[in-house]
Amino acid sequence: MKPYTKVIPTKIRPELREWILATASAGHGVPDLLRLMKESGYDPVQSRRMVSEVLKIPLAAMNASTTKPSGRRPRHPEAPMVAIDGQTIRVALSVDAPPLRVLDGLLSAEECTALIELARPRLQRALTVDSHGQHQVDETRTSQGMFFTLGELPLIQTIEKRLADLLDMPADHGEGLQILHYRPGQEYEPHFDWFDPTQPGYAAITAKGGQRVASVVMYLNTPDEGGGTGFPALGLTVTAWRGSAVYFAYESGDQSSLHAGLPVLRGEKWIATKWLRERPFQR
Ligand SMILES: O=C(O)CCC(=O)C(=O)O
Ligand SMILES: [Fe+2]
Repeated sequence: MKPYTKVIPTKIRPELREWILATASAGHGVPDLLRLMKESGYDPVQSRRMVSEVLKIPLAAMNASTTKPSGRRPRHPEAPMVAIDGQTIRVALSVDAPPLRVLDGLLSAEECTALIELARPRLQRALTVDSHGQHQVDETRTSQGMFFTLGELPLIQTIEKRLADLLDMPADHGEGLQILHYRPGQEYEPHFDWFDPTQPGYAAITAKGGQRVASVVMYLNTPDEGGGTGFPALGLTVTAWRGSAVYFAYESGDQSSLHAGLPVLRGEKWIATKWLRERPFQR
C-alpha cells in the first residue's frame, strides 16, 4: 500500500536550484519548468515541490496556476466599438496585460439613474469575503452597497443580457449585480478580485461558479472630483464617468489586475460591479 506523503524538506542539489532560478528569470513559467524537468527525467511530484520551494510559491497556488483553465473565459471587446441591441459601446482604451477595456456608453443616463434609485433604499455597509468565505465588514472598504439577485428586475435582466452579449459569457456566469455608494473620503483600497487559492476558504468560495475571471465596474454618476479606478501596476487611472465602465480580465494569481476605488474628493460616487465566474453561478 502507498504510504501517506510525508512533508519532509525536499533536498535540492545546488545546480538544480540555480537552474530553476535561472530558467524562471529567463521568463519561463511554472508549467514550462515542470515540463522541462519531466523531460529530464525528474519525478513530477518531486518537481512540483522543488519548484515551489525554490521560487517560494505555495504549492496550492502552483496547483491553481498549472491546472488547465477548466471554465469559460470572456471575449474581450475590440476597438473601436461594439453594437449591441442598437446601443453603441465605444472601446475608448485597451490594455493587453491584464486585458482591460474602458467602455464608453455601456449604460444610458436613464439606466444609471434608475439603478441608483432602486439601490438607494437597500444600501448597507459594503462587505468583503474573508479567507473563510464569510462576508465581513472590512475597514479597507468603507463604501455602502447592496446586491441585486440575478435577473431580479427587467432593468437588471437588460443589463445582464447586454454584458452577456458584449463579453460572450452566459448571464448565469455572473454574480448578482453589486451597487456601491462612496461619499467624500471613502475608497476601496488596492485589491484583486480573484480569490486567493492559498486561502483556507478558497474551496468554499469557489464551490459555486468556480474562480472569478473578469470584472466590469460601471460608473453610474460622475463624481465632482476623485473616485476613479486606479490600476497601480499599470500607472493607470480610469475616470469615473456616468455610463462608462472599465472591464478587466484575469487568471488566478495575476498581479497586474491590482486595482482600487480611489478616494472620492468631492461629490459622491455610485458604481455597479459585475463579477464573472468561470462556471454558472446562482445565488
Ligand atoms: O470603486 C471602484 O472604482 C472599484 C470597485 C472595485 O474594485 C470592486 O467593486 O471590486
Ligand atoms: Fe475590485
